[in-house]
Amino acid sequence: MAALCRDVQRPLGLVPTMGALHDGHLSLTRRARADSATMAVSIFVNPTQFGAGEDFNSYPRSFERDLDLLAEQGTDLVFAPPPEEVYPDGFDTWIEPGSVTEGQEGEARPGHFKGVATVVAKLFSIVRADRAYFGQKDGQQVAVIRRMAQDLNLGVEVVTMPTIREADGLALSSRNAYLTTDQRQAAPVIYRALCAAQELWRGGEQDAGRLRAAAMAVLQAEPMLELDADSMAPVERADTSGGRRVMVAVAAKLGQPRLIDNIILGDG
Ligand SMILES: Nc1ncnc2c1ncn2[C@@H]1O[C@H](COP(=O)(O)OP(=O)(O)OP(=O)(O)O)[C@@H](O)[C@H]1O
Ligand SMILES: CC(C)(CO)[C@@H](O)C(=O)[O-]
Ligand code: BAL
Repeated sequence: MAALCRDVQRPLGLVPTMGALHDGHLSLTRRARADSATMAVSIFVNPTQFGAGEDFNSYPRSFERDLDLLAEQGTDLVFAPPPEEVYPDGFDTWIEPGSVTEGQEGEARPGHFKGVATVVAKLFSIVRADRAYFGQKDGQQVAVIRRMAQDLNLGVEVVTMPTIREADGLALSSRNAYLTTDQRQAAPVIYRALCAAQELWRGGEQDAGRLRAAAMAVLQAEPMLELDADSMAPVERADTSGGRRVMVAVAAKLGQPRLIDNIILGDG
């Protein structure tokens, strides 16, 4: 693979995925296809980003269907390595992201972003990507990867794409497949909560506590939802131009599945 990717037409755009592809993934491949001379997609359910007791074994897998979808998208390269190729015997080097992992997923899933950062860095260098495409749905993940690419001079441009949603607002996610009919009906409450915060923001409210309370009120009205301690996290981040972005992020369990979503309120 490495030798192959040295000789391909550039730029090479990579879309890293864990498979079970849906329209959210395909929005990334479409953009990568349009931007790149060579478009590569990785499919790898990365064991090191799953904690003990998480859903690594039951994670949805639909490899043959994924390959058909990727062929329709005009994908040039599909990289789907077995785990022992990514983590051979003796593998012992890790990337440990810093303060960007505080709170949210980083807190709820200890070690998760160490696994994500390590595998993404490996994918970048195996595939020799010029650009890589990620979804805003995994908002903290994008922040981790951007920071890593910058801090480690990886030479890969990280492109973030908007969250693709169902008609009722639920963010597409492979884990939505776990939802029962009742849970699926309840799930759009997460997006409604984010919209409540956004509406307040558009009306001029900038206080994080009040934005959080508005969204929490919507979430708490849905009894099927189990909120994490850190379920509703307004996160302020300096952007690279020194400005300020506010992202409101929700993480909540609906039965077994843990769903995440977020909305960018705009530049403050
Ligand atoms: N609804 C979506 N809109 C845009 N991008 C998405 C969406 N869902 C996933 N992605 C992006 O696709 C890439 C691969 O994600 P992944 O394979 O984990 O899918 P997923 O649906 O997010 O799965 P999971 O249920 O594990 O969260 C990531 O960059 C992710 O942010
Ligand atoms: C970026 C990623 C492919 C790394 O395993 C995964 O975390 C995902 O699918 O979002
Ligand atoms: N989409 C993020 C990957 C994970 O939940 O492990």
